[in-house]
Amino acid sequence: HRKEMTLRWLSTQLWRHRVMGLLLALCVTLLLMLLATQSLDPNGYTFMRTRRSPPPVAFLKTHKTGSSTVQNLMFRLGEKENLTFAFPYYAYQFSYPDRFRADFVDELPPGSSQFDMLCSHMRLDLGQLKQVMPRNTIYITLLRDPLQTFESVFSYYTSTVPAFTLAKKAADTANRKSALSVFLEAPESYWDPTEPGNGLARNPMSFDLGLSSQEWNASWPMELTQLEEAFQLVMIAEHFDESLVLLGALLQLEPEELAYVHLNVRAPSDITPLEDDTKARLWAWNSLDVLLYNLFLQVFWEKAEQYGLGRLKREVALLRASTQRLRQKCVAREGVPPGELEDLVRPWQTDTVTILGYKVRGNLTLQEEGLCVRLVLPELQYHSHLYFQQYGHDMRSIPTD
Ligand SMILES: Nc1ncnc2c1ncn2[C@@H]1O[C@H](COP(=O)(O)OS(=O)(=O)O)[C@@H](OP(=O)(O)O)[C@H]1O
Repeated sequence: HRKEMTLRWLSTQLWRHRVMGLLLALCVTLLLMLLATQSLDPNGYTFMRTRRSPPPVAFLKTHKTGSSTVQNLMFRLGEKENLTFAFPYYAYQFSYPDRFRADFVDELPPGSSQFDMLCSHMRLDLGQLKQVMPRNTIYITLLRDPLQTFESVFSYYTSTVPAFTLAKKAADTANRKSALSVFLEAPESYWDPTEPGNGLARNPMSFDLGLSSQEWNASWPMELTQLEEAFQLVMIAEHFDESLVLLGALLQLEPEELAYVHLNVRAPSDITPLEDDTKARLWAWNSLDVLLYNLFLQVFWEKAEQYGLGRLKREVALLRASTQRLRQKCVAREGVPPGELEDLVRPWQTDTVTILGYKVRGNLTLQEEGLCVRLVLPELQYHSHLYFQQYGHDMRSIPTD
């Protein structure tokens, strides 16, 4: 009887060993599979990739709001996930400042059944945009404090927006006055509302969102409601990290995928400090943008509250930590003037402002370098790289006739 007991005990032990062995083998296989997925990741992200591809996204890229920073994030995500981009047929904007039309988009590349991502400058037409993007697309955009936005738009586009150019000429003869303050003293006298190039000269964010941006009209409330319904998220530049956390939740992204550096930053000497009277004038001239911003700021905080303010705060901390890690790994120097940057990472300049960039560290592995260069890659360079990757030929330039 004792012998029988010992045998039974022994066989239970053996059986246990066999199960343990099997479990161990299973664990090792799973671990190897995970490692394989990680080393296949072209950008060297180190988190586990167990989720499906993100849903299609249309990011309405507004002017001078921090939108190149968000676009860069989208570009990195799209490239990593091998998504199909809806690119403009010509160059890198959808025939701006014309109102968007579905036929401004280049064709679907062979092998793709739908566009997954769109994030180039346009003047919005929701109906047309919906013809291009799949039904389950997530619509997002970004707004910034209207006074800061206008000041940035003015200085960047002084030579391209006719109303600003006229004011600059007047300022050149007026002693020691900034072009912006000369413009704001009598904006109507420089501004021809029938000139299409003047779209950004008043309420630039409303203009980009496709609203009638020249004056309040009866269709505004309805148009605003449509925008509020269409956009799952309107990010706010003043709460950029909170905005990214909400974006990450919509697209099911990891904090590592939300890490960023500020792109398209002006040299501090090009920023016109805003005195109180300038602020009041800016406010009056861009009152529709003020209204738009205030509405979506309120919507933003409602969304944040629904998400949970405590949870948001915790996740902002995680995002900042991962951003900090990536910056430390990648960036040798920030705020670098264009003359000291290689062509690849030099941001586009205009003749009235200096746009600063980043120097990437030198002691990186090839894989890390790929990740780091993409992090600081300016809009035009990244756009042409992705365009070439998708179509196998260079971006077309805009016909000159
Ligand atoms: N993360 C973040 N948060 C807040 N602000 C940011 C961010 N990233 C960039 N910026 C500032 O945004 C301005 C550039 O905006 P855009 O990239 O939209 O410009 S563009 O229209 O694409 O040329 C530019 O503003 P100015 O420096 O005032 O011109 C950038 O400094």
